[in-house]
Amino acid sequence: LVAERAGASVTLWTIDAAAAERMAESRENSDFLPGPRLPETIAVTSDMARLGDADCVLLVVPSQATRSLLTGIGATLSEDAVVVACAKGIEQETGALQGEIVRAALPEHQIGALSGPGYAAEIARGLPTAVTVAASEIAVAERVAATLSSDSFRAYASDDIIGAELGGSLKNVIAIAAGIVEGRRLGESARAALVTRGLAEMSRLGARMGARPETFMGLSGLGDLMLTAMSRQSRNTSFGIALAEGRSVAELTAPDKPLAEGAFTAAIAARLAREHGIDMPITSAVAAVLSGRLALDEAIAALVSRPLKQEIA
Ligand SMILES: NC(=O)c1ccc[n+]([C@@H]2O[C@H](COP(=O)([O-])OP(=O)(O)OC[C@H]3O[C@@H](n4cnc5c(N)ncnc54)[C@H](O)[C@@H]3O)[C@@H](O)[C@H]2O)c1
Ligand SMILES: O=P(O)(O)OC[C@H](O)CO
Repeated sequence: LVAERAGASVTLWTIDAAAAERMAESRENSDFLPGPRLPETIAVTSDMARLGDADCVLLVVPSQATRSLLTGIGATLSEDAVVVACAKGIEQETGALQGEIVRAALPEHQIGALSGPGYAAEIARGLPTAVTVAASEIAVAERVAATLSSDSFRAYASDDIIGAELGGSLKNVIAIAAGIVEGRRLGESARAALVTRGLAEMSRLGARMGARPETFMGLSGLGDLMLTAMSRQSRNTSFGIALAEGRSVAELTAPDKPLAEGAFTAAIAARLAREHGIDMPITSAVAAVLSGRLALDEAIAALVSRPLKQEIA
């Protein structure tokens, strides 16, 4: 819808052939985004060959599914196509960011990442939204930003793809922690403190992994963290609330449940932090709770009793 509003000729591909037929007929994505109408100008298909002449391909599947999606797609795409990773998550098994997964699968293509604050339901309604489009080459980011921008959707270009991707992925883990704070009724003050310290640990890891610290103050960092960790509309925050209310991780990550990317990123983010020698107490606590190594109340107690230190260290 974003690209269509920006004047692009759009093909919506899904792996589910039956869903493609339903959407083509009803002009609604009733399974994943019920309500907004898909204009007739958007072609809907489950045939990957139809993507062959696209000059910009947006990959919008759960982060853990990106690698399997890319198997076989290479032969389909034009070599001139920019491939844009939109999922917000780190691959559990490898620690790869989405852009790295794309680069490994499609080494000849130009690669970008789209990140930043925006709920699909609001964007689809045409409500004003601003995001970051990042690519190693700024000209590529600017090209994709121009392709997607319209009166209601503003894409800012960045050449810090690692920072944009890490911001989008790590904020989901902090949002789970924010949901826990809300679910346990620890108060708004505690949540503000948690989100601020969460941003500090996101930036620390980012800097060590080659991102620019200032990226974390932008749309794909602070912007998305504020949106996600401060509202119940977020699936990650809702996941944390449900966890705090006693629901189990297995239940909340079942395939039929809303996708909470932070639940799949927490453990690998904590591992990356250890490997890079970075202190990420909130992320590590969420990872320990999700794996069952730490009870929720113990995690909260450990976080509030950490040794005192300087705020900016
Ligand atoms: N929904 C939002 O508001 C929003 C906003 C910004 C970013 N994102 C990010 O976009 C990514 C996708 O989220 P979503 O909200 O669209 O999820 P979703 O669960 O609503 O939809 C997932 C889509 O991926 C498809 N899919 C699932 N597994 C697949 C596979 N193995 N191969 C091919 N297709 C597969 C499904 O058919 C579906 O079309 C996530 O990383 C999320 O963080 C979502
Ligand atoms: O509903 P969430 O928690 O997946 O958040 C969606 C987007 O990432 C918000 O920018």
